[in-house]
Amino acid sequence: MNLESLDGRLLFAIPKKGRLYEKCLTLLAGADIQFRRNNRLDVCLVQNHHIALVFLPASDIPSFVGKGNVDLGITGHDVILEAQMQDLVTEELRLGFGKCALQIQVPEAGPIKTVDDLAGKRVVTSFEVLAGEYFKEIDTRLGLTEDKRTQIEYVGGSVEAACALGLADGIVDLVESGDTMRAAGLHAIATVLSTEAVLIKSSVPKHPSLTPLIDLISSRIRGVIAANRYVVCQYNISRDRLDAATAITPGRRAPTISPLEEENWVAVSSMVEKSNSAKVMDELVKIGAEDVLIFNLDNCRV
Ligand SMILES: Nc1ncnc2c1ncn2[C@@H]1O[C@H](COP(=O)(O)OP(=O)(O)OP(=O)(O)O)[C@@H](O)[C@H]1O
Ligand SMILES: O=P(O)(O)OC[C@H]1O[C@H](OP(=O)(O)OP(=O)(O)O)[C@H](O)[C@@H]1O
Repeated sequence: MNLESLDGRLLFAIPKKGRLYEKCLTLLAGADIQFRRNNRLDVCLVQNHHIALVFLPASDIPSFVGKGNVDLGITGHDVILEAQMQDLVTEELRLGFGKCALQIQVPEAGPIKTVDDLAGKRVVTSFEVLAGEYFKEIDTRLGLTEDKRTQIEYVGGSVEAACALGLADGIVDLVESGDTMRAAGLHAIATVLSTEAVLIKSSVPKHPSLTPLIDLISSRIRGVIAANRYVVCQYNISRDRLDAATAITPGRRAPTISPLEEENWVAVSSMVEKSNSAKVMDELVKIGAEDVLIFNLDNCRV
């Protein structure tokens, strides 16, 4: 591949490794974005669209998109704020994965119990901007003078080891299951923010002619996300209980209701959240619904 072959292509940044990588590949496959990635190359051409994928560290993607070096990207909401790119990038879509929280953590057995106890001490983190802003507010509230302010120190990884190594009194790091935190003998005393993966585009697009393709890709990805999130629930119910039934399954816009050959009975079909589907089925059965079926969606446009 030579660089000329990138001419005019929409550049789409994808995390090159880490927590978001596999999920992004699944999303691209669901949106029928076809490519073959050579392991040594961080840029690859999409075979069935005028797009090139650019594999970058998740934390670099906000500034690449914000500065218009690439047109579209997937990364964490947390790293957009950390890169201070929230005004230059637009969050087009929440993707429902990469969910975790940036939390203040201290040794479980130690004397520090609250964020106020930690203020003025040493904090190690990979999120020095967000941690800095957070503690600036606390320091100000507590009236700590310049020389007594919380010391924020940056490390690139293995943040959770900092307290045990005697480098920090507390850390600011991402927590999902809490396994890493607990294994390091730490516990959370406050949450700075909650985050998930997002699809982003530049707030001021450098190549306006690419806007229709950006919209097409966004719409396909939105469909894949919705297909993962929703199932179709179908059941039969007598007409006199229809109001109660449609209150349970109102659908995204409205449920589809079709008459059955049997008098006074209708079939209802409606999208329901997958995470809520067992409860919805229980409630439908309780009000007299019969033949309650749940179907997975392969893909959809909503
Ligand atoms: N445990 C987790 N659960 C869910 N999402 C996470 C988790 N850890 C990180 N993320 C999300 O994935 C993004 C990338 O984090 P990840 O740890 O994969 O970084 P990375 O690119 O592998 O860099 P490095 O390994 O050098 O820290 C984070 O900014 C966050 O949005
Ligand atoms: O609460 P948990 O489910 O244990 O997840 C939290 C861990 O996940 C992230 O690191 P990751 O494992 O991606 O590797 P990294 O430390 O190399 O970034 C994060 O930095 C935490 O260390």
